[in-house]
Amino acid sequence: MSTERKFFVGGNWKMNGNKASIDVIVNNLNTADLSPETEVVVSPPACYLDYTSSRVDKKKIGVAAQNCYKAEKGAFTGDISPAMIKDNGCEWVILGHSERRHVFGESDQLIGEKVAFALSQGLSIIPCVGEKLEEREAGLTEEVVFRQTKAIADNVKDWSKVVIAYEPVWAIGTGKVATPAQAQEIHQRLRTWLSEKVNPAVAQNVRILYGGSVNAANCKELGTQPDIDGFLVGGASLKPEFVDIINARR
Ligand SMILES: O=C[C@H](O)COP(=O)(O)O
Repeated sequence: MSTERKFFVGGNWKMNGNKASIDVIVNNLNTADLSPETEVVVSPPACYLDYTSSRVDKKKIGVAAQNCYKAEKGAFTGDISPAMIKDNGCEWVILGHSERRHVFGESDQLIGEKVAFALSQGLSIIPCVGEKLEEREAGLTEEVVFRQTKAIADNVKDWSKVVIAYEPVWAIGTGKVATPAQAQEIHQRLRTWLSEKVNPAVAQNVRILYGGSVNAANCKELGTQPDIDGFLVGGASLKPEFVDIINARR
């Protein structure tokens, strides 16, 4: 049952904000009445990891990088390592977000390698999967989601450090949220896939987040679905309504 899995809400700020706007968001979160039943993580741009992690109330809020590379250090211009993320006081990294896949061309294989390396370096990870509109319309949703998940799962040994995000690409930043039934259907099938291809205990315990146009108005109904264990929120995580999303199950 979903009640055994702690509700998890991540705020992916993407390439938005500056120190002044981060001050506003962080002050709001630090002083808000956040449900202790929800694990909260915010994800600022890489250049603000230290700024954010040194300001959030660490008792209530974790911090995630939005990406990292699969090497400890070296000639990888523009990238950051898991060690750098940890050195900035952060415990999490989002990997394989659809914008990494489809804007920057990251492959399943690269994302799998990043998954393995980030976990080996002690980070917890939020790997993302999700189909594009044309894939859904062609009836390929499950094939795409399972293929992406396999590339991730093949590289995970310790599932306690993994929170999966299902984000249909057609729902990201579009205002076109998946219906609770649409999201639940894929979450349930993904959990069944995990049960069959990994093992039933992992399927039972791993949290599967929904992402794509989640806001204060739609989060409660989505959050009641048995296989939706929280959200990965983009646009609304920059606004005060992020608190309502954190408290969706209250
Ligand atoms: O990581 C977050 C997702 O891409 C969702 O973004 P959105 O809430 O702006 O649609």
